[in-house]
Amino acid sequence: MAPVVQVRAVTVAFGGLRALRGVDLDVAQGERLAVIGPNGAGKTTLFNVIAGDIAPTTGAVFIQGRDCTRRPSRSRPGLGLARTYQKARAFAGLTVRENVYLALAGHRGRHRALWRSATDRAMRAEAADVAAQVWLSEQVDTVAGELAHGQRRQLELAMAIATRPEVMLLDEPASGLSRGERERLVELLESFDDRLTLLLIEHDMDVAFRIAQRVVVMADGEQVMAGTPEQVRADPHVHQIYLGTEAAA
Ligand SMILES: Nc1ncnc2c1ncn2[C@@H]1O[C@H](COP(=O)(O)OP(=O)(O)OP(=O)(O)O)[C@@H](O)[C@H]1O
Repeated sequence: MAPVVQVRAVTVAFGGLRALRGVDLDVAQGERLAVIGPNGAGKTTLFNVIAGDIAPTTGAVFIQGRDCTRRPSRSRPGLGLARTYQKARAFAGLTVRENVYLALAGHRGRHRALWRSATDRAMRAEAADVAAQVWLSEQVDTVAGELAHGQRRQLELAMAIATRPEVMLLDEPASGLSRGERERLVELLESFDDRLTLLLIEHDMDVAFRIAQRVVVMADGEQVMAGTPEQVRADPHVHQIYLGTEAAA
């Protein structure tokens, strides 16, 4: 089967700085892939290119086999790709259900039909359903601003799931979470349908290695190595990149 995401020889230059230097990446359907690497390695830039938030300087990006190198981020939900961001995007003054409802409505472009009570009722029920998929059933009527940090992350996942994606890009899903919240997040991501492709950037190695089947290590805008979590964990070069000394392995 063709990869769901293909990145081909992508470079990104910001003025004189080359944030990506010829990156190639294939992601298979249902794969759980973590991209790790030190600060400034180019991880977020790679995500931005895949998500259409920035166009590469050279190279190409294919999603579901379609060339979307120059297509903007708004084209991505239609291609089955959703993204979460490091910064929360939920409306703090709206409930979990209302935030998910807006994500559903935005995806379907049905704003004009919402006055119909049948549509409204069905979408309110569906919003609660999506909230349940991220274990927020008890918080469905809680405003986002009152959620615990980990629950907010769950809500962001729900808002991405509302677009019925086949591929989700998760930008540091565990950052700022407590140990218990990270544990819950890992369990939640593991509970997702096997067919859903997950591509995540994660600084927390424990989280990255537990979720991912394959880990790509980046440094200085390039892929340094890729392998199973075990292979990456055992690689002295990876230790060198992170800790600056091979002896630290
Ligand atoms: N919009 C921009 N304009 C100029 N330089 C940028 C821009 N975005 C990123 N960079 C630079 O590109 C390089 C790669 O940044 P990027 O954010 O992709 O790295 P990262 O691996 O995600 O790092 P971190 O783990 O700190 O988020 C860095 O040197 C960064 O300063």
